[in-house]
Amino acid sequence: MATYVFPVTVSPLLTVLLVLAALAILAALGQRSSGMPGLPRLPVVGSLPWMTGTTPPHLLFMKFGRKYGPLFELYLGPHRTVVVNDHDHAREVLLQRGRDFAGRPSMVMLRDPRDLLDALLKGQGSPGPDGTVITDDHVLMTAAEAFGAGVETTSTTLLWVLAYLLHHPEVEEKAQRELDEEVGERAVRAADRGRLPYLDSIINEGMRIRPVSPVLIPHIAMSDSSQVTRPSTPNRGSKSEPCHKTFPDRFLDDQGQRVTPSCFLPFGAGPRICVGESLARMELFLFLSSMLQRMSFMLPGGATPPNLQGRLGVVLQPLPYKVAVRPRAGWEVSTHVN
Ligand code: HEM
Repeated sequence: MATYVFPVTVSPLLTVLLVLAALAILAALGQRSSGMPGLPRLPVVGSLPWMTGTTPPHLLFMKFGRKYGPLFELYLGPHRTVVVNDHDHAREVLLQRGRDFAGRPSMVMLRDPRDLLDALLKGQGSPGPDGTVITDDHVLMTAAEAFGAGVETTSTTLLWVLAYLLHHPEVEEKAQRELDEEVGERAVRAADRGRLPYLDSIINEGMRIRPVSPVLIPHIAMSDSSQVTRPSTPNRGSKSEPCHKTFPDRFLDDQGQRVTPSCFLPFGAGPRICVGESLARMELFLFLSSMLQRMSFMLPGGATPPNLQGRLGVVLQPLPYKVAVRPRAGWEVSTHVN
């Protein structure tokens, strides 16, 4: 039997036209129906083809916000995602309607450490369904894992604060003067926080300028499983309450007393607010105050100030930088016993 072969040559131009036509048809099929402004969408991949490139998500969302407005939608694959890009909407979603958006995506394994520890401690000693027993080691390991996220966030915040102090040596000196006047040579205590508003404002400013989690872990709507997320822009202020002062004075009033603008939500807000907030604030305060009481931080000769762009991994990390550390007068030899 003879076999006939029909050579088909498709020109590159025709290929491009075919691909474009296919994309146009798919885009028309996958049109958004909610009426909310947002990115185009294709079946299966959603809006991902419009989100390629090296720009990290929080900056990308801010860029889209300029085009689509403070509230817009995109599709991460099949998942409808509403991006809340300003403070006033963020407060509505997290606080006023917090319960409506209190779900978490199933792949986010975060649980309240208190519930987790309670469950583990209750089950300790008695064999589980598969015969294994929860030992002290299990409890310790699990607790360490649950608190791991807390360690990374807190230590990274301190690295950011230090990076900013290297850019603003006058802020470091002012914080040290406050420590000398209010605490002196004894060890700083948790109870001193109220007496050190300037130091506290530096910590707040560090969390505002470089939130370690610049895109909020998504919240899932209880009604239709849409997810809601928020880049860090709300910490930059809002139309109703602009954050206009400079490092770190926006957290102080004219008398130097602490103020917290309501546009500042570094730990989120509402039912899903960070459960580690008090612990994190206390750790940051005790670490930074004890360090600045004893040491001065400066740029080593010839070193350039730290890059403040950062790199987004699990958290937004500063790029490695060099810092010189000098003990303050009276702290050269560790003779202080507290
Ligand atoms: C500077 C330090 C920290 C910052 C900036 C921070 C920030 C945040 C933010 C923004 C959220 C999400 C809130 C939301 O979705 O509305 C969160 C959630 C959470 N954080 Fe933190 N956090 C810090 C430290 C800690 C520490 C020390 C712990 C534990 C000891 C912790 C445990 C958690 C947990 C378990 C959640 C999930 C809460 C939930 O899903 O209901 N965080 N944190």
